[in-house]
Amino acid sequence: MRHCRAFPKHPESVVTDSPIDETHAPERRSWVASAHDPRTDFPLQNLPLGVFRPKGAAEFRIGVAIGDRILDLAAIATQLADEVDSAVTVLTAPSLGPLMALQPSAWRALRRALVQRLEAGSPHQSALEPFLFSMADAEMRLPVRPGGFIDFFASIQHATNAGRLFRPNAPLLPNYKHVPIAYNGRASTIRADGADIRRPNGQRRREGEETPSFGPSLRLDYEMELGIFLGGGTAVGETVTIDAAWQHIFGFCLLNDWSARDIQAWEYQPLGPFLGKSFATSVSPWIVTAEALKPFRVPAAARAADDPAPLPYLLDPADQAMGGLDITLSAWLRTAAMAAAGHPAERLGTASAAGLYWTPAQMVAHQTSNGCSLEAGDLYGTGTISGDGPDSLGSLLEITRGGSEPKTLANGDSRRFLEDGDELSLTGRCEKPGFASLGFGTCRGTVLPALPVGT
Ligand SMILES: O=C(O)/C=C/C(=O)CC(=O)CC(=O)O
Ligand SMILES: [Ca+2]
Ligand SMILES: [Mg+2]
Repeated sequence: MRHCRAFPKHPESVVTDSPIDETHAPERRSWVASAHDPRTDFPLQNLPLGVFRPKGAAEFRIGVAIGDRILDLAAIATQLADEVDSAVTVLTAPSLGPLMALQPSAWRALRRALVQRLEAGSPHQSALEPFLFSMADAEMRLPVRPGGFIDFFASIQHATNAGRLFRPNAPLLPNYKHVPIAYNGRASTIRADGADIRRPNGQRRREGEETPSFGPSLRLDYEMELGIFLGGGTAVGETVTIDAAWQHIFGFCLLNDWSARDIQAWEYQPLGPFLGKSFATSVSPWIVTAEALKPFRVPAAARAADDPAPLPYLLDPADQAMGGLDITLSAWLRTAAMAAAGHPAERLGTASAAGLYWTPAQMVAHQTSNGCSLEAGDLYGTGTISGDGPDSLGSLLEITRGGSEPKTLANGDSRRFLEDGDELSLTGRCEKPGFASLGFGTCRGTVLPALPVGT
C-alpha cells in the first residue's frame, strides 16, 4: 500500500476520520440564545471558522460563528492554550492558514474546546461574553489567501449538460468516468462574499460572426459549487493515498466560479478555461469544518452498472461507503429591479453535493497522484453542482440552454445570462433527522458594468 508521508499512520491521525462524536449531539445547547433559532445556519454543532473585523476595529482576527454572533478567538487564544496545540500562535494570526497547516488532531481539539465553552452552563460564559460580536456589524474577509485554486468538474449531470452545449457531438468526453477532470484556476482573484464582480472584457466571437472582437462579455454566468479548503501540506514528490485524503480536508464553503461563457467558448480548446473564468471567483466567508459535517457524510454516488470502476488509486471501500456529502446548495438571483421594488431574491436552482461523480477524497488522491504538492490553504472547487431535474441546475448556461430559452422571473423580468446590477447569491444547508441542521451563510456578488474598452 502507498504511504502518505506527510501524515504517517500513527494512532492519533488514524482517528481523524473518526465517527460522529459528542460534539455533534443535537441536544447540546448554547448559552448564545440565537444559536437555537431553527433558521440559523450556525448552531452549537456547526462552529464554522472565519476572519472578521468588528465594526470600527482596525485588525482582522479569527472568529467562530455561533447564532448571530462571532466569538473572537484571537482574544481567547491564551485560554485555549492547554487544550489546543499552538493555540496562541495560530489563533492570533489574521488568517486561518496557520491553523490549517496543523494536524487534524489540533482541529478536533479546537472544536471540542469551543463546544464546551459555548455550551449552556459553561463556567466560561462570563469570561467569553466580552469577546462576542454582532455578525450583522462585522466585516468578513477571505479566511485564507489560497496559494492554489483547482476547479474540478465532478457533477456528471453538469458535465453532460454543459458538454451538450459546448460540444453537441460529444457531450461527455470518454475520459470523464476514468479521471477526475480539473483545471488550475486563478487564486489571486478569489473574492470574499459581497465583493462586486466587474463584467470582464475579452475576446469572443459573437453569434453569426466569423471573426472575434474584443469587448464586454455578453454571456456572464455563475456556477454553483462547493469549495474545499485543504489542510496540512505535502512536499513535492509526495502522494496522498485515498484512505488518508480526509486528513487533508480542513473544511468547506460555497463557491461561485463566475464564468464568461462567450470568452470561454472561444478560448477553451485545446487548453481549457483561461480568461473566461480567471477574472473572479467568490467564496462564502465561513469555513464549515469537515468535522462538523460528519453527520452528513453519505455513500459516494452510485455509478451506473456499465460505468468503469475507478482505478485502484481512486478506489477505497471507506470512501465508497461514506465519502459523499449531503449538502444542499441553492442559487438565488435578485435583479436591480427586484431590489428596487423590495422583492426578495428568486431561486434559480437547488442540488445536493451527494450526487457528485467524484468524492473529495478522490480529488485529493488524484491531485497529488503525480507528486504535485498540496499546501495548507489551497482551495478546490467541486465544479458546478447540478442534479437531474430542471430545478436542480447550477448555472444559467444549463437553465437557459445556452441562452436559447430565457428564464422568466416572477416580476416579469427574464434572463438569458446575468445583467449589470444582478445580485447572485448561493446558500447551503445540511439537514438530517436526529441532527442539528447546519448552514453555510451566503456567497453573494453583484455584477458591475464592464470598464470601457481601452481603459
Ligand atoms: O464542458 C466544458 O467544456 C466546460 C464546462 C465548465 O464551464 C465547467 C467548469 O468550470 C468546471 C465546473 O464548474 O464543473
Ligand atoms: Ca467551475
Ligand atoms: Mg472563476
